[in-house]
Amino acid sequence: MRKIKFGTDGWRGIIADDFTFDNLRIVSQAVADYVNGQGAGHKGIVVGYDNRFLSDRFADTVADVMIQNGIKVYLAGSPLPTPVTAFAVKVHEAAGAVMLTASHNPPEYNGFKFIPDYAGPALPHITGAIEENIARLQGGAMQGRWTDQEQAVELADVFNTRDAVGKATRQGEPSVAERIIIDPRPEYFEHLEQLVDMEAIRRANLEVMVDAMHGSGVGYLDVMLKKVTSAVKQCRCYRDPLFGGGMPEPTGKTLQDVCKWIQEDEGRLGLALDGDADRFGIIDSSGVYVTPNQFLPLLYHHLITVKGIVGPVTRTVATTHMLDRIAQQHGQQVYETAVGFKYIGQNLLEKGCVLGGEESGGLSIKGHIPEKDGILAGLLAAELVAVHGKRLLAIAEDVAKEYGGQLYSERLDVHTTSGRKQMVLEKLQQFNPAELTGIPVTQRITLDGVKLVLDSGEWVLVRPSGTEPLFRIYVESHRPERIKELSREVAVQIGLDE
Ligand SMILES: O=P(O)(O)OC[C@H]1O[C@H](O)[C@H](O)[C@@H](O)[C@@H]1O
Repeated sequence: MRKIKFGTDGWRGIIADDFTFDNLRIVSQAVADYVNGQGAGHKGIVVGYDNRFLSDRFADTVADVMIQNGIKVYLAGSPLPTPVTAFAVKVHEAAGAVMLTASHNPPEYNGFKFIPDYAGPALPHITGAIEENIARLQGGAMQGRWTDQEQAVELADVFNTRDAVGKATRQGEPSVAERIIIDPRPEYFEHLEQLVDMEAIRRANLEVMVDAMHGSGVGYLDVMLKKVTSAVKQCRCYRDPLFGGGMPEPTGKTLQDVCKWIQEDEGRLGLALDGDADRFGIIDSSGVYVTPNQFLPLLYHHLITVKGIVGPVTRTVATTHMLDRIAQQHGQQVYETAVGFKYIGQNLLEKGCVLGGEESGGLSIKGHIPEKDGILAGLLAAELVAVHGKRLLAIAEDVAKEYGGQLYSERLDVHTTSGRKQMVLEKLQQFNPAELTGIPVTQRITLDGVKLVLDSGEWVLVRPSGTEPLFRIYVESHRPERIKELSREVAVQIGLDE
C-alpha cells in the first residue's frame, strides 16, 4: 500500500492506480473519524463532485462511508464547482464538505478535498490529523501498533460499508443517518448577486464568451451572465471527462479559441474556468490573456475606489507586489502567505482582508466564502469592464500609472528527477546571495521556498511545487527584459539550469 498524502490542495491520484475505491474508503473513514472526533458528526457533511470520470460514483462511496459512521450526508444531485460545494457548507451549517475533484490535473487523475466548517480549504493541522487517521487505517499493523487481526477487522469495517448501506437502502429500512440530495445553485446565485454589480453588466450588455473547459463550472458562470446579457457565447460548456484531449487549466495557451472569437467577432471579454471552477482565466477585448497578476491589482483598486470596500489585502509569496503599492497608497496592510489558498482563506477570515488572491488564478473577496472562486472572479471582471467602459489591459495601464508604473512578472516551471530534486532542495537552503545581477538583496523570505527581494524592488522566488513534480521560479521586475536575466541567474545558482 502506498502512503496517501494531502498535497497543496487535497489528495490526488491516478484513477485505478492509487485513486481506487478502496483507498477512497480509507480516506473517507479517516475524515469521518476526524469529524466524529470533533463531536461534529451530527451536523452532517456535504459531498460534491466534478465532471471527471467516475466522480459521481466516488461521491456515492464517500456518502456510504459517512452514513455508515452515523454522519448525515448532503449529497450533490449533479456535478458542482468546488466553491459551490464550499458554499453549501454554510447553507446547511454542516461540519464540512468532501469535494471529489482533481481540479486542473490531466483526465486520468481524480482527487479528494476536505473543506471544514469555515467553508475554505483545510489548513495543515486539519489535513495532518486526517493523514494520521489514514496512516492508522493503512499501516497500523506494519508499524507494530496493531495486531494483524485488529487491522483486518478495522479495514473490513471500512470496506464493507458499501454493502451494509446498500442493503439498508434496498430494503427500504431507515438508516441511522440520512442522505439528502441538494441543489445549492439558487442560493449561491442569490449570494453572488449581492457581491457583484449585475445591473452594471446588464446596462453594458457585454458580449462575453464563457469557456468552462468541460468542467463542473458548466451551468454557473454562463447561466448567471445569461440572466443579464443576451450576448453570451459558450465554449466547452458540456461534460467531457477527457477534456477534449487537454488539461482543464485556463492559461494563455489553452484559451486560444476564446482569443480567436474575440479577435474575429469583436467580443468584449472572454471568461474561463478550470476543471472545478475555482480558478479563473480572463481574455480582454484585444484577444490577449490577462494574467492573475495583472487582474488582481485592478480588482483591488476597483474594490477600494469604486465599491468603497477598503481594507487590507492578502497574497501568496508568488503574487505581484503591485498589490502592496496599492495597499500602501491607501494606508492598508498586506499579509503575505505561503502558496496555497488555505492560507489566503485564513487571512480573509481572521485579518479582515477585502481581497485575497494568488498568481495561479485564485481569488475571493470580503463577504464571500474563504475559498477561491472562478465564477465570482469572472463576474467581477465583467463588472470592471462594464463600469470602467474600457478593456481590462487599458484599465491596467491607468492603474499602473497611478501606483508607480508597470510591473512584469513571469513563472518558469522546471522539471526535475527525484534524485536531482534533493540536490536542488539542499542548494536552495543555502541560497543566500548578497547580490543578484549586481543588485543588493535586501530581504530573504522563507515562507515557502526562498524569495529574494532586491534593492530595486524586483524579486525572485524558487520553490518546489506541491502539486506537480517540478520547481517553480517566479520573477517580478519593472523592466520586462530583466525577467530572463534574473531567472537565468537564479537557475544557474541553484542547479536548475540544464
Ligand atoms: O505551486 P503548487 O504548489 O503546485 O500549487 C499551485 C496551486 O495548487 C492548488 O490549486 C492550490 O489550491 C493553489 O492554492 C495553489 O496555488
